[in-house]
Amino acid sequence: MSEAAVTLDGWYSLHEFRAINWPAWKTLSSEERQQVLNEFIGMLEEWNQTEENNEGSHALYTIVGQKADFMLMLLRPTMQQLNEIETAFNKTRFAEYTIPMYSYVSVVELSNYMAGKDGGDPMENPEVRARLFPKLPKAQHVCFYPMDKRRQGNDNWYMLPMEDRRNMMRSHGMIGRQYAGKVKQIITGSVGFDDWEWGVTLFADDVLQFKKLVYEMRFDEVSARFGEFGSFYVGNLLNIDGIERYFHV
Ligand code: VOV
Repeated sequence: MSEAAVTLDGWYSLHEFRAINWPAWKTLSSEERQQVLNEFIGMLEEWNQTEENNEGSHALYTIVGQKADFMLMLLRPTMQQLNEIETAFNKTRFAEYTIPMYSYVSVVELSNYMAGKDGGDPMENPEVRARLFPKLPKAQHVCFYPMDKRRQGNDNWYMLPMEDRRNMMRSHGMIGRQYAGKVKQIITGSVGFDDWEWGVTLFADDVLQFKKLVYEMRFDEVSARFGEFGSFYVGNLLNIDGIERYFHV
């Protein structure tokens, strides 16, 4: 048996993709629409407070294309809390005008491929903590996709010795580092939680950097030989200030 990677796990994560039921939305009077939006905005303001208290984080993006109209990414310390806010959202009047399109359950994950050898408790390291319990950036754009590492014939990631995997992950990390300041990645592990092994969530102010980074990684061995990918979702930041304009009909 090859040596399993050891993971550090942080906040639990829910990516929630919804479409808007525009025909139903249009049947409301403008006063009713305002009330419904105010309720949603109130919920977002509560979540902002949670974020200020470092007890979780969230992001709201509109999604381009037919896969969904918006994505909520929610991070919370426990799976119970994640489920509670999901249910609270579902009970709002606003949710009645949305249609669930896709969801993804995972946990923020760091693997030990690049772990330092200082021997200290990584959970006491502020840099590690900032990555495991991140404040999601308010970047202009988001890109989300789930992925697996292949398990076929000679291309079975899980049968490779640790040293080989570590070398490939080093090369992966070197490419990623060239995008420092342009793309921020949050890798969430979903083995045992959802249909793929990881969720990849990328944030950037320049949307084209997603294409450049993902394309460059396609030529790197770990993605070229072992990467299998699900559907891609790309979108634009939706601030509280932009909500009324977005939902105006
Ligand atoms: C934005 C840049 C960027 C950077 C700097 C970066 C660096 C790193 C490092 C140093 C490490 C290993 C240690 C750790 O931190 O866990 C990882 C880990 C991982 N990555 Fe990564 N990655 C990036 C970006 C980045 C992208 C764009 C993708 C999608 C791949 C693609 O082809 O579409 C990805 C995937 C992953 C995954 C699935 C893992 C876990 C793999 C496992 O087997 O455990 N990643 N990643």
